[in-house]
Amino acid sequence: MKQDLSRSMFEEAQGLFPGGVSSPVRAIKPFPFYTRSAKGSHITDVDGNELIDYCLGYGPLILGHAHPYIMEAIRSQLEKGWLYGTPSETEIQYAKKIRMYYPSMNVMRFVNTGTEATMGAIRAARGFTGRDKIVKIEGGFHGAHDAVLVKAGSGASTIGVPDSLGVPVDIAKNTLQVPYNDVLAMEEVLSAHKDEIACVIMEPVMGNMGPILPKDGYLKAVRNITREYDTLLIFDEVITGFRINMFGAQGYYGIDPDLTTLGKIAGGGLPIGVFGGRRDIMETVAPNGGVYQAGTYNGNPMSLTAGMAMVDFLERERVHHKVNEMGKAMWQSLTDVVRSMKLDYTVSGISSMFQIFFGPQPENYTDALKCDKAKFMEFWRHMLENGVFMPPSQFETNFLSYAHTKEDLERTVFAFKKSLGAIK
Ligand SMILES: Cc1ncc(COP(=O)(O)O)c(C=O)c1O
Ligand SMILES: N[C@H](C=O)CCC(=O)O
Repeated sequence: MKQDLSRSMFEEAQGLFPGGVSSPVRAIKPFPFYTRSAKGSHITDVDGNELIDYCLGYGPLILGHAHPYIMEAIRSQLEKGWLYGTPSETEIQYAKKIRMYYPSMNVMRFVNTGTEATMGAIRAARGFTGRDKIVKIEGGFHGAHDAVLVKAGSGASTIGVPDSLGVPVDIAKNTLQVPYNDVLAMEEVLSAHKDEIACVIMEPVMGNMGPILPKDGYLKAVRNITREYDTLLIFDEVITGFRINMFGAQGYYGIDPDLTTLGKIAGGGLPIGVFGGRRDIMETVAPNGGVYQAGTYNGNPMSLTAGMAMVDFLERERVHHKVNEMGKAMWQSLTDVVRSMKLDYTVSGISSMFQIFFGPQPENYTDALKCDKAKFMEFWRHMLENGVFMPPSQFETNFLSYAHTKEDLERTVFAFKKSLGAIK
């Protein structure tokens, strides 16, 4: 695969950006490919290589790249201006739509990223309860802010800094950690710190260490325990919201969190974050209450319009029906390959999300860390050589889109078999 232009661009970028990139997970070794354009399920690099894309901008593009319906919505909004600094009617329309699918988000605020959404939700939880400590799940990723950069998954684990430097000890000490899928550990931490814990924040389905699913009854138990200890439950649905289905993981598993965060798909591929929940908690957010949260670009008309167009299209075309069927087919085919080759690897998946683990099915972060990450990267390189772009880390999830075709899937399964064969 010819990559001369990408290689030289990365060399130049070294002098301009830390590690040559704008977000650490992109710093693929020895160099990442540079994208020239993307359309549908395919992404084309500056050297002219066309790849089937399962990264999809790390999840937002459930309709694929440059979908005409979203493009038209963005175009028509551009004509009307792209930043107002005032409220807009779209804000009201979109909030009502979101609340229809996420009734737990009774009152919400539009921000610009998932990071801002989880930061706002945690601050609201602390303001409401008057407590400082929070509990997060080991290997969970909730964006790049101080309170959650402790045992963080995603890029933080990929590059080996799950506990970021620069986070004051006094802040990190307020973030307690428990393993995913462990009810007892959750009960223990909440009882040991009774009346001290503002909230538990979790990805209901872990998406930032590959998809790892909740065991039967786990989420329900967490809901019950958090209620018992008067601790708020925040579901971070930045990945799973509008991805698993229209109703997110909370709808899928039938759990009512106190606060929810959305992002990614909710912005139609433009930057967005949303946090919201119980009215009494959200009443603490300024200007009604003393929890300050603000932003020049909050509720910006471009992201709201793109997001609302996305939700309209998902609803109208019953997109989840198709992508989730494809997800099932993909999971089945990849699992068949692994079994037919008698390999002790696992393909994990839910809806249109999937990942291969070079080891047994992980239940939590400790298990995920035991999988062979070096082998994963070797496999990843072979997939790229065979025309398939997956997110470049064991601690990420592959996403399918409405634009992926049967032919894409067949080519991917073929590449998968070839790549596993090459690294055996
Ligand atoms: C579950 C989850 N929460 C929060 C975030 C942060 O979102 P953003 O990258 O938009 O800041 C991410 C991804 O980065 C995520 O996967
Ligand atoms: N896993 C992250 C988002 O879900 C990846 C995005 C990034 O770190 O750039």
